Amino acid sequence: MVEQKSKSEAVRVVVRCRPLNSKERSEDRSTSLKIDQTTQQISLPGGSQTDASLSRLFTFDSVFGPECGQGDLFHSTAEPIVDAVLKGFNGTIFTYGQTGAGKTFTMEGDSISGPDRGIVPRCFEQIFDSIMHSENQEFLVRVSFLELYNEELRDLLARNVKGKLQLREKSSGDVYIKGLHTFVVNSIEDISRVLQVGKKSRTVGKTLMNEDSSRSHSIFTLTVEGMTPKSDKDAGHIHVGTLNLVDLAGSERQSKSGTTGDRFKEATNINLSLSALGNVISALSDGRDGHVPYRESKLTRLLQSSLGGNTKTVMIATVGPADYNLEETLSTLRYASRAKNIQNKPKINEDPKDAVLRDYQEQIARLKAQLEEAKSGKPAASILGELPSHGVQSIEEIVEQEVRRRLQEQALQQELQQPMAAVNSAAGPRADASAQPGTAEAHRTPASQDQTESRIELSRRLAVLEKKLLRGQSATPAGPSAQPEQDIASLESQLSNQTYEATLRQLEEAQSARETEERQLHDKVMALREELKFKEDLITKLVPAGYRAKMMASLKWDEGQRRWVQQAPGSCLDAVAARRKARPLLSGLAGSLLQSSPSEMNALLTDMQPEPETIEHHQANLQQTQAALDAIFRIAQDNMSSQQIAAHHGWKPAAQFSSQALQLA
Ligand SMILES: Nc1ncnc2c1ncn2[C@@H]1O[C@H](COP(=O)(O)OP(=O)(O)OP(=O)(O)O)[C@@H](O)[C@H]1O
Repeated sequence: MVEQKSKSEAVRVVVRCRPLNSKERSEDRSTSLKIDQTTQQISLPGGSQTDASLSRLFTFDSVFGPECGQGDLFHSTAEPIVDAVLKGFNGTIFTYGQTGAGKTFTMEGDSISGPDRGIVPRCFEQIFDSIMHSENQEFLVRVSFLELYNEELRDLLARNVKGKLQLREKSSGDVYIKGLHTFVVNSIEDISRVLQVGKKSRTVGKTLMNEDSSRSHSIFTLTVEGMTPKSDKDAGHIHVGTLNLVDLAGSERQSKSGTTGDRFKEATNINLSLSALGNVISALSDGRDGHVPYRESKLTRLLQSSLGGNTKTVMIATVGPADYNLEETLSTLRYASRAKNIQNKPKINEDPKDAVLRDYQEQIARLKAQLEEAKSGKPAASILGELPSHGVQSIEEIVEQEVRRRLQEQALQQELQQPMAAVNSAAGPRADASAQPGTAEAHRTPASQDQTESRIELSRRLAVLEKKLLRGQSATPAGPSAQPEQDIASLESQLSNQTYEATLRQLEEAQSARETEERQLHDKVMALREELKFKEDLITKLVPAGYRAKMMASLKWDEGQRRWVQQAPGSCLDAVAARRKARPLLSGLAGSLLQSSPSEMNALLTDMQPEPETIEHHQANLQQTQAALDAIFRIAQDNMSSQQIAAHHGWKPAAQFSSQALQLA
């Protein structure tokens, strides 16, 4: 990668105050927050004008009041960042604020296309608009979407959203997420669809402060690779800009948001990660080159390059206007005010080694050359090699596999039909006009059919790859595959439409089968847990503690036999491991006890006394307890509690035979 000289620039911090919402209006909430757009200041009542630490007057890069529209906010905050990303800088736009203060409204807006659309859809528009109006440049746009929920990373575009992803670090120190899906998009419609799919999977929930509260932090990432073509003066360069659109979950007071259960756990995790973010901001803003605690949480790891790194960053702090939230507003403003002091060193990422665009272009050049060869009648043996994988997936690739499979099927069918055609032609001229002597069809040999198929396959691949690359309006149209032969083009589109729908159907079916499987597994786990709990209750209530400990100490797990064996006298087991592993045996013991009368129980306990005689004797004991284990399963299925069973047998709990058991010690 070409090293750029980079100068420091501060993180831009703006504040947006939303209007009073309908609930606040109906409760007649007052507001004393003052916003001055000429001085970019915001003030809260109270505080001290002389003591800066108690001041309630804050100055930011910009402040926006309740009347500020989504468009104005976008032009002033996000537009410059998107411009920079198109030139190869990294950019991050993130919202921070109390729950219900308007973070999601600011990022996404109320709709994807209306006047209240937020920063995210407007960024899409700006990116594709700029690409279309660029001159002689080629672009490749990829997206990913993830959420950080309860300190777990989830891929919002994966089939199994609940699968946990791992953070990894490159040797350069850059953080990345292993296995995160990335999709190539080539229109606003494409990218909006991806956003909608991801949004459906994002974790939201109702709290007293917000009907639709985001319970996770989310990051929508666009990677824009652009290529300036070679010229007499320039060798041509690839620049790669990454735009992170971050919607943080809201800071909240649990007493106010009324969270309990899952919501409470979420709130605790949200507040922990936001406080870790606060610690990073504090460490960076005090200007000293001390330790920055990025590793305190996954959120701070993810935002590492955006805060104190090589990214152009804007933070949008959102606040509510009502006085009953003044304390939270004050805390948001203090948090945001500290972030103003963070210095980043943005630089253009030029010619990185892992640019996908360069690879695509090399493939396109190779395919074009192969297509030329195929046209000139040379055998196209090399064309069916696999496309290199970049870890980038797209629906086109799924379609591509399907198209290839169908082409192979068609070729096979044609091959099977050939002997019949040969018989027909030997019998005389065919009625089918397309196969009249002298027509191309009649002269088509298996070899020329192969070549036609190769050409179709090459053209199709070329079209798939070229479709991924975007060009400005004034750029020259692509080579041969941009004007494919008519028959190939129509076959292509016909196959693509059919296979696209078929593939989608298959994906949906697979997804639903998987969900059923997951549900069944979950039910099974729950049933097993119940059973285990039942057995544990039995053991605790019926088997004396002293006896349990004694048994555990004298048994050993044999991995080869996969069962418990009486260990030779004198050897000793690790007490903790033994306790864990002895559970199945103790369950069996409890089962035996349940099946026996009190006198039989005592006999059984005596029998199982770990005396140093024959190992066979103890193995017989184990078999006996194993049989009893089966019995306990039956009892568990009948859903009887341990007390019910004891009552059924007329027993008193463990105390009755504890004296016998303790003799074993
Ligand atoms: N500037 C605004 N103008 C009009 N309505 C707004 C504005 N900001 C927020 N709202 C409305 O307020 C409500 C709460 O906003 P939003 O969901 O964006 O809050 P949030 O900060 O993302 O909350 P959480 O952290 O709980 O997810 C929504 O109904 C939203 O439409």
